[in-house]
Formats: sequence, structure tokens, C-alpha cells
Amino acid sequence: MLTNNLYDINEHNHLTIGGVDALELAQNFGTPLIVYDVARIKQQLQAFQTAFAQQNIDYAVSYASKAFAAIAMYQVVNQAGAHIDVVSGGELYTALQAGFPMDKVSFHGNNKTPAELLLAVKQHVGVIILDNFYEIELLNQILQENQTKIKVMLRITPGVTAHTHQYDQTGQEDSKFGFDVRSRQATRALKMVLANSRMDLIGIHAHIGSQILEVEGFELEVQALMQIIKDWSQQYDYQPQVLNLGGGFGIRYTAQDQIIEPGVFVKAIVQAVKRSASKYQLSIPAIWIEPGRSIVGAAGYSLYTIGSRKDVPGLQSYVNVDGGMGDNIRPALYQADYEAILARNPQAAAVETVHLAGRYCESGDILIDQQKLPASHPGDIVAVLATGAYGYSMASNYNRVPRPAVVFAEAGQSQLVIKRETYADLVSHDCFYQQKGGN
Ligand SMILES: Cc1ncc(COP(=O)(O)O)c(C=O)c1O
Ligand SMILES: N[C@@H](CCCC[NH3+])C(=O)O
Repeated sequence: MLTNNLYDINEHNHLTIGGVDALELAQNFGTPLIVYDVARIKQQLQAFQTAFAQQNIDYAVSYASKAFAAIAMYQVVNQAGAHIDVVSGGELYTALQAGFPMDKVSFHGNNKTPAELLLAVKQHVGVIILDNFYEIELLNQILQENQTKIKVMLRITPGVTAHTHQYDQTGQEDSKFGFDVRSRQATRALKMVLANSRMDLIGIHAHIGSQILEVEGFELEVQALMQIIKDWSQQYDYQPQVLNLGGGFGIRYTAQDQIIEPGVFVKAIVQAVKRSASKYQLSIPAIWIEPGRSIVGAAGYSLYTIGSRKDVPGLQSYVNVDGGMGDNIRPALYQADYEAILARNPQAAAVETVHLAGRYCESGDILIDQQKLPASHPGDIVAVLATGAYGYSMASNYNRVPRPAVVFAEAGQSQLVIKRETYADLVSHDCFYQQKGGN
């Protein structure tokens, strides 16, 4: 077996995922198919956990489950002893169904509904990350009505701009998330929550963005937050137990992306916290992080079957596959780049550069704009690499195409973890039209 860090191949030169031949996976489960190498997920979780443990510090690694949420995924995270963050009643409900311990759940969102907050309170989630004044009021009402208390954190927007796609930036002042620092919203929120006996303010949270491939943004984030903690400690005698720095750790999508190992990110973060703590004479808080993409991104593969192609003399050809923007919106939404390989021989020499196009009725449904491919034929299986984060979780039924199945592969075995949608599933929520009124 050959392993080159990006993918593995077996003695037939076929791509393998979790020790399972990708052609077999496509044959057994059909395509489009999303396959996770479970060992890679576990390795990533462990890499973050080990890095913190080596730094001798209180920590929590909280998987940001918006990257890929499924009962089986929550089970894997639970097995690893990690926390999760959820951003909706749907994610929370899925975690409940998976038997995930509610005390390890952080509940995020810039517009949590009353029903979602009530569910979180009734299920005693570990912490609610407060995002705005309306939510403080809403939560207070719910806590009063239910005569209960809950742990909270304040999400603040520290004014740090991450170097990443505009849609992936969240820490800058002009953002829909969190309490603004400069206009003293964050301080007002602090005072409100400290005065509320039903809310136990365990910490502060910030998240500067996603797919970040440098440590500096996180160091700036730490400096900004520790400065706020210093001010709050002096003015309000408040020091948080937890400093939650969010997620955003980047992964390799293509050869352009120079990745930073989890251990390097963690070390830089911990050192930055320790430096600021010593500078301002503060105690060192527990550090929580919320990696999503970096846990599941590289572990996921999308398998597609090649069908038609279009060749126009003088133009780059289109090779069309049986999935596309319905199962991976990222190229269309963020101009995200990916790489693909031919599953029957990933190392075969390329003979052409093509547009690897999806099957949806949109000119923008191009999975990879310039993909080098060996000679390929209808029926060949192509694997797009590193699709494990924000692929299935952002999938849609556009064009009434059923969403693909998801399979976990591990130790040479595979198991279905999300069934392929059927046409019957698609119409199962439709109701027949009945004419009202005359005519
Ligand atoms: C609050 C928060 N935490 C964690 C994440 C996960 O980010 P990533 O998948 O980039 O690690 C996000 C999404 O960007 C987020 O908004
Ligand atoms: N969905 C984004 C990442 C999440 C950003 C939201 N906080 C992506 O696919 O890159």
C-alpha cells in the first residue's frame, strides 16, 4: 500500500479510503458518495487534544459540528472525549439522538429562536454562547419561567480580521456575530450578565474566521481578548475561567495550501495566552477551541461517476459528473479550489486539463475549474479530495436531486452512516394543492 499523505492506494493501484477500495465503495453504495476515513478524523481530534495536554493547561477541544453533523459523527467525537458546538436545534437534536453528553455542548448562533433556547435549557446544555442583547433577554425569560440556571459565555467581536475569504471572516467589527468591543457593547453585556443570578458567566468567546493558514491571526485574537480581560478584571473584578478562541484552522485543499499542524497552532495560542497573562498579571484561563474544518475536511472524499463530456475545438473540455453544487456548494459560493483524482489509478499521467463540471442546471456548477486528468471514460469514478467539511452539511436538493449517501470507512471496513435520499424522500414533505374559492 502506498501512502502519500493525501490519499492511499492498494496493490491494484486503486484509491483506498480507510483501507477500503474506492471502486468497491462506489459499486456498493452508488455515487455520488461521500466517504470519511474515520481514522483521520480521530487523528485530528487527538492531535489537538495531545497538543494541549503537552502544554499542561486546562482545555477543551469542541468540534464545530456545522462542518459535518450526523449521529455517527457525534458518536466518534464523544468516543474521543471531545466537546461539540452546535448552532441550531437540529444539530442539538441530532447530538441528543447520538447520546452525546449535553454538558459538553456549547450552543452558538446569532439568532437562536425561543424554541431552540428552550430546548437547550431543558436539555441542560453545557454552555450557551450569548451573541446579542435580545438573546440575553430571551434567555433570562426562559430561565425564569423554568426556574433554572445555566452557564453562559459572551461572544465578542474583537476587531481582528482574518486573512481568508470575506465570507469566512467573522471577527472584524463589521460582522453580524457577537458583541462589539469598541462601542462598549461587550462591556454592557458583561454587566447585564454579571447582574443576572440565573446566568453563570464562565468565559468569553471569539472566532476570527475560517480556513486560516497562519498563526498570527490567533495571536492577535489572544492579545485583544486578554487586554479585554485585563480591563474587566480591573473595572469589574471579573476574570473568566474559560477563554474560547473559536475555530478556523485551515486545511490543505490544493498544493497551494501550506498547512500548519494542529500542534503548531495550539502551541502558538497557549504561548500567547501565557505571555499576556504574565504581562497583565492575570491567572491563566482554560483554553477552548472549536475546530470544525480541520477535524473532518481532509478525512472526506466525494466519489462521482463520470458521464458526458463536451469538447469544443480550441476550448477547455467539460467532463461532467453525477453530483456537483448540490453536494458541494463551496466552489460556487466561495470560489473554493479542490483537487480530484481518478479512483482506478490516482497516479496515472495526466493527458488533459478539463473543467470538472457538476450535473446541476447552473453554468457556475463547476467543481474544479482546471483539473488535470488522465484519459477517462464514462463510468470512471473520480474522487474529489478534502470535501469532508461544509460539503454534505451545506448540501441541498436543488433541481430535486437527492442528497448523496455518507459512508464511514475504517480498518478496511465500511458502514453507511447517512442513507442516500430517494425520490420518495423528496416528495414526502410535499402536500397536494387543493383549489380554494371559485373556478
Ligand atoms: C463560532 C464558530 N466556531 C467554530 C467555527 C468552525 O470553524 P472552522 O470549521 O473553520 O474550524 C465557526 C465557523 O466558522 C464558528 O462560527
Ligand atoms: N461554510 C464555510 C465555513 C463556515 C463559516 C461560518 N462561520 C466554508 O465552507 O468555508
